[in-house]
Amino acid sequence: MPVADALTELLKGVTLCETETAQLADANGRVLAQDLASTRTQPPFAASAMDGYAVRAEDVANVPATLTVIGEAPAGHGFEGTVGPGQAVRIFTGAPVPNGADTILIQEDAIRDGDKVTATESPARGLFVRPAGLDFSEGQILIAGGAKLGYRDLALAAAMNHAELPVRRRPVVAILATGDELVRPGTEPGPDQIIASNHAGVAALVEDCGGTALDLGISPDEPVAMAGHVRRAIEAKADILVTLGGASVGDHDLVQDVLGAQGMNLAFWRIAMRPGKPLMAGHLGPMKVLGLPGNPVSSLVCALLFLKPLIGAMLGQEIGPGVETEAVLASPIGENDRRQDYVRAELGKTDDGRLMVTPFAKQDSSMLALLAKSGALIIRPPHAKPLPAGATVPILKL
Ligand SMILES: Nc1nc2c(c(=O)[nH]1)N[C@H]1C(S)=C(S)[C@@H](COP(=O)(O)OP(=O)(O)OC[C@H]3O[C@@H](n4cnc5c(N)ncnc54)[C@H](O)[C@@H]3O)O[C@H]1N2
Ligand code: MOO
Repeated sequence: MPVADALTELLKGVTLCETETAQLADANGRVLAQDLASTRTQPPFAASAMDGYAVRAEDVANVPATLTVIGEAPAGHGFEGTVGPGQAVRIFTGAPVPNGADTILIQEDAIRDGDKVTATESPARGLFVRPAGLDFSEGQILIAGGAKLGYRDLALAAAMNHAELPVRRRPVVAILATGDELVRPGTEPGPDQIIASNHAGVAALVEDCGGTALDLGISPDEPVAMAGHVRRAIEAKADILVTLGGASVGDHDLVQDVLGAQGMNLAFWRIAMRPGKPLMAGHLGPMKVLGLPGNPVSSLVCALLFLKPLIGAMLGQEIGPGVETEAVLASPIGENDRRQDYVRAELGKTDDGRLMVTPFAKQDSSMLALLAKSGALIIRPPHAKPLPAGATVPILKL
């Protein structure tokens, strides 16, 4: 099954997470559940953009021109009266421009003497006046539903006077590592054991995508124990169960059998992708199941390509794995077989500033250090022809 078809299959029947309310202070990184309209106009009044004097443009058309200062308007305290011919109001940035005035004379271009001010420059009409609604107007939709809220959105939402926001519940992603050889980080492994690494990476990706990671620990390669771990995911009402390892064809690769016995409907198993051939997907009741291959690079690349869009879909977002673009090959690359290949590569720039990729000579799917060093994955479609240095290739930036 091609990668694109597998993704389409995985996203079938996804249910959106419900809407809940988040306080502004807790909304960073959350996904907005519906379009957000402003409850007010900003600025709500014509405001001064500078410290100086509110004047009538015609009064300072010919300079020097001396005006009478009839009052003061600091921010938060408008001047109640009207600026008439030959008059000015001392004004500060953010204050409402008083009636009658249409222009701000900045204080650098004015000489003050008691209640008189003399303009030494002639500002154009409307200069340094921010008209009401310059930024936005009441009722205007400023943030679209499905947006992942960042610092700029939160400032804007605050300016719109929303103290709380409708956001999607974070999907809960239960993560279960499998394998007798695995121990948790920080533990002394036995003679034939290694440290379980995939969990840490997948959990971080889940959090980055706006989900909540639920650690189900490590199951031994033993069906009864593994079934118990799976039941914990069901009891926790996880939206997604991610299993790590045990997805291939070995005698101790039990994940699919255990999930099948629990009633999982299999969507697909094995895809035309490298790394990630034994990827498995299905659903167990309402819970989506994604079986990631155990090899660490396979786990993480599959999580990026499949888990990220799946979490996005539950949050109402149509998102891909990341930034897909093109780069120039720094060294030749060989012919590809029938699996779509995601080649780990260093990312740099050519002398003329174009993106450039250098594929690593070793591509073993156990090599986490190389993945961490990679700036991009070169995407090699099935049966792609060999390419010389200088050719352009599609890449996924990491
Ligand atoms: N005869 C065949 N053997 C294999 C095939 C195949 O088609 N025929 N596929 C290979 C490919 S490709 C992959 S990828 C792996 C994936 O197999 P599993 O998903 O069953 O993974 P495991 O066997 O459990 O583990 C593989 C490897 O990764 C290490 N591992 C597992 N989990 C973790 C973890 N949480 N953290 C760190 N490392 C982990 C494990 O110790 C193994 O070294 O199968 C090939 N075999
Ligand atoms: O697909 Mo496996 O992930 O090649 O190592």
